[in-house]
Amino acid sequence: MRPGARPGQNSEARGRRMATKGKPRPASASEASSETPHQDDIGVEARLVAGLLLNAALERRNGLDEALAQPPARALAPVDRAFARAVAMAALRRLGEIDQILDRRLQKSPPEAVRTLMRIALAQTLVLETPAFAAVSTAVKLAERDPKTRPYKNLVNAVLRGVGRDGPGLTTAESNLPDWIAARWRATYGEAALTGLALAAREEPPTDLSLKPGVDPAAVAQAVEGEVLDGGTVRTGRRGDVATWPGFETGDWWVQDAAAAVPGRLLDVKPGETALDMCAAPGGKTLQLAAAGASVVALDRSAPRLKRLTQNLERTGLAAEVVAVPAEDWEDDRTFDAVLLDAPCTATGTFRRNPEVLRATKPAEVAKLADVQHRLLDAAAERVKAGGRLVYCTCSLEREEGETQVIAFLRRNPGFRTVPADPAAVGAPAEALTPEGWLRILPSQWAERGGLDGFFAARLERIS
Ligand SMILES: C[S@@+](CC[C@H](N)C(=O)[O-])C[C@H]1O[C@@H](n2cnc3c(N)ncnc32)[C@H](O)[C@@H]1O
Repeated sequence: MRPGARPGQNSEARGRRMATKGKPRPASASEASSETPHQDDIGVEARLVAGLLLNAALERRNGLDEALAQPPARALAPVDRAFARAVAMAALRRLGEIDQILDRRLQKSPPEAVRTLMRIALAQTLVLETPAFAAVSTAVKLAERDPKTRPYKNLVNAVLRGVGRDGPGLTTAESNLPDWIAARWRATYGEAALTGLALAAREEPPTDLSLKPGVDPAAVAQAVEGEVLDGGTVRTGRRGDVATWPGFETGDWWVQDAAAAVPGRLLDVKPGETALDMCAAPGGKTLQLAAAGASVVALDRSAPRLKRLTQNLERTGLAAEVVAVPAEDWEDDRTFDAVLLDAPCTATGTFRRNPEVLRATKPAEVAKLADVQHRLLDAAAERVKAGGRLVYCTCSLEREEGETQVIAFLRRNPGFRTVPADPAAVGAPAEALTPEGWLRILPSQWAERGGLDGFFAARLERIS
C-alpha cells in the first residue's frame, strides 16, 4: 500500500461493513508510540482512560489533549497512554457507526457511562482490531467496578459478544458527521463530495513533512519510508514519535500537512523580501517563509503557542522576529512585501487529524469567527506595501470563513485584486482551483495518495 493510502477508501460511504479486514493495525498515528505492545497485554486502566479521553473530546474543544495532561492519563505508562489515545481517536472517528451498531442491539438507551464502555470496546475490535476477548473482558471488568454501571455488566457482555458473533452489520460513513455539518457540506459541495468527506473522516491520515532548503526530499523520503508529493512535501505512513525520526534533531524538516504548506508557497516570497505572518503560532508557515529567504516578522496573540514557534525556529536554525500581540493592536508602522493571514477559524478542515473538531464546533461559532476574520483581514491589508501580496487562508470548510470573506474584502478594498493561483506550482490538487482563482482544498481530494487537510487560500495583490 502507498504511504498514507487508506484501507477501504474506495468503498461506498453507505451500506458498508465497518470492520477493516486484514492485518491488525498499530495503535494509531502521531498519537501512538512506536513501542505499542500487543493490545491484549494492555489493561483496564488504559481502557478507562480511553473513555475519559473520548468524553472530554465530546464535551469541549481541545478536551482530549487537556485530559491527556490530567492525572488519570498521566499515571499510565507511556505505551498505555498511547493506546488509550489511539482508542479514543478511533472511537471519535467512527462514533456514528459505532452508535449505529449499538442502537440496533439496544432496546433502550443505557446510561452514558455504559455506552462509553461499549463505544471504547467496539473502537478496539472494529477499528484497531484488538482481539475481542481482551476488549470484551476489560469492558466487563470496568462495568463491574463502578456501582453505576455494575447492573449493566451482563448487557455489556451480551451486546459486545453479539457483535463479535454476528458481525457489525452495515454502517454508513456519513453517520460519523454531526447532522448540521453534513447538511452544510451537502449544500455547499454536493452529495458526491459529502460522501468523499465522510470517507476521509473515518481514516487516520499519513504524516507530512516540509523540508528546510538544501535538504534532499528523496533522501528524507527514503529515511522515513515515504514518498515525495507535488510541491516537495514528504509523506509517510510511518507511526510513532516524530522526535525519534531521522532528521528531526538536526532540524531538516517539520511536520506540516501537505495542504497547510500550500498558502506559504502561494505567497511566493523571494530572498530579501519582507514578510509578515500575522497569526503565526505554532509556526509551520513562518518556517516556510524564513526558509524561502524572507526577513519575517511573526505575530500571534498567544504567548504559549509562540513558545512552540520559537522552539521550531531553534531546532531548524531559521530566524524570525517574534512578537506576542493581537495582530490588530500591533503598534508598529512597517509595511511588508508579503503578508500571510492564516486566521483563527473553526478548523473543520482538519477533521482527519483532529476528529474532535467536528463535535466541538457549534453553528454559532462560524459567524463569530467570521467577524474576527473580517477584522484581521482589514488589519492585514494595512500592512501590505504598494504592489505587495496578501495571502488569506483558513483550515475551515465553511464558506463564511473562506470565499465569503474574500468576496466581502474585495468589495471593501477596491485597491486589491485576486492573483489567480496555479495549483501545480504550489503543490495543490488541480481540482482545488475555483473559478475566481482561489484554492478550495478538500480532504477528499488526492484520495488515492492519502488525502490532505481542508484549506481555503486566496492570493491578493495591492494595486493601488
Ligand atoms: C490557524 S492558527 C495559525 C497556525 C500557524 N499559521 C501555523 O501555520 O502554524 C491561528 C492562530 O491565530 C492566533 N490568533 C487568534 N487571534 C489572533 C489575533 N487577533 N492576533 C494574532 N493572532 C491571533 C491563535 O493564537 C493561533 O495561533
